[in-house]
Amino acid sequence: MASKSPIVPLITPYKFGIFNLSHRVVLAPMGRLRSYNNVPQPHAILYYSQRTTNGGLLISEATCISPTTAIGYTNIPGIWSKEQIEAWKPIVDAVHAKGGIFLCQIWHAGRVSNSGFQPNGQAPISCTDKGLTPQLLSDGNVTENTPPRRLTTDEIPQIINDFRLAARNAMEAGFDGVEIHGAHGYLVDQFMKDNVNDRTDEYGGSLENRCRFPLEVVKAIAEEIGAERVGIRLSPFANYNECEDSNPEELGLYMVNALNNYNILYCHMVEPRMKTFWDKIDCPHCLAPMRKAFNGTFMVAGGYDREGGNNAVVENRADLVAYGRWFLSNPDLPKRFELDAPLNKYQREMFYTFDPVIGYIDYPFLEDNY
Ligand SMILES: Cc1cc2nc3c(=O)[nH]c(=O)nc-3n(C[C@H](O)[C@H](O)[C@H](O)COP(=O)(O)O)c2cc1C
Repeated sequence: MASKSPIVPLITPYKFGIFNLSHRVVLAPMGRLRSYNNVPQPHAILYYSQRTTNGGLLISEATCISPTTAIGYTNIPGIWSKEQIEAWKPIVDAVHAKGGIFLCQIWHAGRVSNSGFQPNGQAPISCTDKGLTPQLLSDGNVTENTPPRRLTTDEIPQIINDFRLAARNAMEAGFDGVEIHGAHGYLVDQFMKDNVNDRTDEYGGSLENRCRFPLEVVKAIAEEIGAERVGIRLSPFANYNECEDSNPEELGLYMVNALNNYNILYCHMVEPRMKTFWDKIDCPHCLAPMRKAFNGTFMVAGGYDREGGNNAVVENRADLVAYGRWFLSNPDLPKRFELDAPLNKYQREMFYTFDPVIGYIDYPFLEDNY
């Protein structure tokens, strides 16, 4: 008698609010800098559809909410114009055609930008006027982040409104919902973390004040598209883009408890071990207190492999596990995890090129290896 293959915890169904997922292996949001002039391109249709499974969840790359202040890098897609909405539609349709669920990660870079991306060469905006320290890049160049201009209190509602409109546009493009990019040192994170936020108004100082802007964004978007379609990504323990908090556990806990008031679909947290961008570090912290406190779906990301993800599900440390680099290089990652098949290695030097094919849509599927 043929023996039944053992259950792979990552490949078990999950009721994700109003959505039914067939497995728990999520495509993590990954900017690929291939949306020329901020417009999503036809090559993204294949990229995302390759990574779609029936009942699988995908989160889009970070997508800019407005042309006036939000852009931080070249060739990042946007979701503020009719042209961009129309360009997203065939990409979203391709994911839906294969039975996937697709969320748009909406993003404002804040001070991780420079005057070249701002209208009339103005300074980028942030909660502060403290700039980033110039960094030497591997190609010998130095990062050019223009020191930001501190938003006045009465300008903040406009930025919240930009987030709201972006969420509405994402729904018009056909997405199933949005993920607010509240991680990695960009605008939302800049407000939350106490080494960046030096405001003296009601948006700075106490934890409650520093989390006011992120929570107002959540509230506005939940009112616009329905809380059942809203998630947020947070990285309280990370220090990317010189954005760090003196008490990350307290910050993470404050946020999940506050998020419970809005009944949003999920909270997506980056593991404390991903303190620096690429490498796992040994670290005494874990997300268990946040997992326990949050009422909705809890998604984790950062440094997971097959075994780590299976353990997280079995030990109830997470409902869903998002995979970045392994999903980038393995379009059929859920299937490979199911079969415990070997994985393609990722080519880091192709992560952020503008090439529409190489290192983007040319990673082989399992069948291609036989
Ligand atoms: C090429 C690349 C682009 C990324 N872009 C984003 C992004 O747009 N938004 C975001 O929240 N995280 C972004 N990340 C971080 C990933 O979502 C993920 O958290 C990170 O890669 C760690 O997970 P992993 O160990 O599974 O790769 C990016 C990562 C990579 C490799």
